[in-house]
Amino acid sequence: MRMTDRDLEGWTVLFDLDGTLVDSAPDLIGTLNRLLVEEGLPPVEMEAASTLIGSGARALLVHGFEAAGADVERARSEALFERFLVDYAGHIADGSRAFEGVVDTLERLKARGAVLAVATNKRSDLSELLLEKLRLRHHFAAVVGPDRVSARKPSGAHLVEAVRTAGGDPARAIMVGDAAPDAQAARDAGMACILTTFGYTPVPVEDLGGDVLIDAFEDVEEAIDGLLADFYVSRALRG
Ligand SMILES: O=C(O)COP(=O)(O)O
Ligand SMILES: [Mg+2]
Repeated sequence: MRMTDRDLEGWTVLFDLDGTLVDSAPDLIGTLNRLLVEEGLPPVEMEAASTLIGSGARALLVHGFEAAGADVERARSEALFERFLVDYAGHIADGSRAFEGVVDTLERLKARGAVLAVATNKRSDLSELLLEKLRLRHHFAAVVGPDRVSARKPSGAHLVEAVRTAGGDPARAIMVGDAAPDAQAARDAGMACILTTFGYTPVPVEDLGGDVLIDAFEDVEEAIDGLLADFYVSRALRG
């Protein structure tokens, strides 16, 4: 039985947070829209604005404000960014939920011996808070935001350092994400990359160069099995 095989022993699976583990757009865009309205600007539409998620809160804020017609200086104001962080922390799990199948899939991967970690461009304290509120924190050996690495995604350093923080080997790690920073970081780090088709990206996910696309979170396990089969076959061929 695979559940007791522990055939993923020695492997680390890294997960992006927003758009991969958690559908967090309702609260991120909720905060953005509260600030826009407070500033006398029109709110942005959820579906379109969610494609701005994936490069961190500041990028979302700046691009969201610019999309609503704010000038660059206003959009980049430090005071506005502080207000964003405070508002978001107070509403971080109002409407955000884990995607369907997340808990069961993480449990199965751990039962097979994999070490799990989060590599996200959301600040580490906010990532920990969100995962705690959704009762997901205990699944991960490490939660690594941009403030805990030498360079954030799309740099491969984010993924390599996240794997090391989790106690794993970067040569035996797989990235699961939803957007360009995830795919680029995986390429940069020399890791295989699985991409969700239900996350947030302004570019069609098919064009991001992921190794496998998945339409449901539970398909992560089958995708990992396929990537590992390729890994061991190519290693055997190399002799
Ligand atoms: O943009 C963010 O705040 C974080 O996004 P990520 O979890 O997809 O890296
Ligand atoms: Mg993401």
